[in-house]
Parts: sequence; C-alpha cells; structure tokens
Amino acid sequence: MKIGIFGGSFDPIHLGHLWIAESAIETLGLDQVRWIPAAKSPLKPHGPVASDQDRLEMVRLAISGAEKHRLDDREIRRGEISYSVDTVADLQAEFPTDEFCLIIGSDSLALIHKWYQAKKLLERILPAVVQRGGEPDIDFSVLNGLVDPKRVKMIRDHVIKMPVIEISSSEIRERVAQGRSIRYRVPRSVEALLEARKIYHDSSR
Ligand SMILES: Nc1ncnc2c1ncn2[C@@H]1O[C@H](COP(=O)(O)OP(=O)(O)OP(=O)(O)O)[C@@H](O)[C@H]1O
Ligand SMILES: O=C(O)c1ccc[n+]([C@@H]2O[C@H](COP(=O)([O-])O)[C@@H](O)[C@H]2O)c1
Repeated sequence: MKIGIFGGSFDPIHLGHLWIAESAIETLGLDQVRWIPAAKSPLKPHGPVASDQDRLEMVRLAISGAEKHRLDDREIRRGEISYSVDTVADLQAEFPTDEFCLIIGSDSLALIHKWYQAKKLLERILPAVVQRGGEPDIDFSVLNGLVDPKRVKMIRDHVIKMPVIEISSSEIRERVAQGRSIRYRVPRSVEALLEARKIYHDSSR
C-alpha cells in the first residue's frame, strides 16, 4: 500500500485539511491517508487549545465514512512532543511492506531544517509538499545539505497542487471565540461538536 502520513495539530481540523488529503490521494495515487493529530507540535511551544480527546474526536467525525482515510492516535498515545522522525520510524516498523510519504504544507517545508533530526527523517521518507496556487514557487533550496540531489528531484516530482484555501485553524478558533459563524469552514459534525462542548468559546489564541 502507498500511505500518506498527514500530521498536524488539527486544532480544529478544517476543510483545507480535508481538501489536502483528497488532493494527495488523487495526485499521488495513495491507498490511504493516515491522519495523525500531534500531542504537541515541536514548533508550536504553546501546545494545542482543544484537548487531545476533542481533537481526536473532531478528526474521527470529519473523516467518518470516508474511504481511504484513517485516524491514527499514536502521537497522542505517546504524549510529550511529537517528533515526526519517531512517528515515521514507528509506522515503518509496524508496516514494513508499505510505502510512506509525509504530506506537508509549503510553510512547513520552509522550516524543515529546524525539525528534529531532519536529515535522518528525510532519509527515511519523502515529503509530499502542498503547493497553493498563486503562491510563489516552492523554495526547495532548504533541502540542500539535508538531502542528496537525486532525492530532491523525487521530492519535486511529488508536489501536490492545490488552490489557495483561506482557512486556518487559528482563524476558526478566533471566529468561535467572537461568536462568529464557522459554517462551511469545518464539516457540520465538527461544528456541532464545538458547539456542544463549547470548545474555543473562551479561547484567546
Ligand atoms: N488552508 C490550508 N491550505 C493548505 N495547507 C494547509 C492549510 N491549512 C493547514 N495546512 C497544512 O496542514 C498541516 C497541518 O496544519 P495545522 O493542523 O497546523 O493547521 P493550521 O490551519 O495551519 O493551524 P494554525 O492556524 O493553528 O497554525 C500543515 O502542514 C499546514 O501547512
Ligand atoms: O519533527 C519535528 O521536529 C516537527 C517539527 C514541526 C512540525 N512537525 C510535524 O508537522 C506536522 C504539522 O505541524 P503543525 O505545527 O503545522 O501543526 C505535525 O505532524 C508536526 O508534528 C514535526
């Protein structure tokens, strides 16, 4: 199987995330996207606003019934800071015959040199980078010195092209806190959960 690993804070999951996953399936011919909510993303020191269980539940609801989408709670079970190198090693050990790629936004690629054991991570797995239309071309020079030129070429061949979707988790949290609508930015099931559990209602970030 060809599996795309899609990690994020998903605080909350939104339609931009879901569109990325579908585009990755189509562009790369993936058999599965594994959604992996981070316990704590290494470059977001403040940690998520919603609880681990609420973020897991939101992803579960958002992908419910969607073929090829799987929720994977290993980073939340592991706790602490979620380093991708550990998650990838774990998955490759558990599924040795499957082929993995790591789905990341171009904003994440720009910072990949700051990721924990970036060189080792990029030797283990190819990132599939999401390029949003209208944005400047992806700057792959960040990979120089981390990845050999042959692999850089492979990464360039794995770009996932998307339109610009002006949705972010932080904007959704802000809108909820202000009592504004988030309809059509998140699935209805997620909107209902946020309302029922009053998630983000008094959040300041
Ligand atoms: N609208 C979007 N279009 C393309 N990529 C996105 C979009 N929103 C998030 N991503 C990508 O999805 C991955 C996970 O995102 P994350 O959970 O951090 O959500 P976010 O909306 O970027 O959050 P926040 O606003 O809190 O920073 C990251 O690689 C990020 O680059
Ligand atoms: O391993 C790292 O050092 C590392 C640094 C930054 C981000 N990541 C992963 O990248 C994914 C997206 O992160 P974020 O901060 O946009 O939510 C998420 O799965 C993080 O665990 C991983």
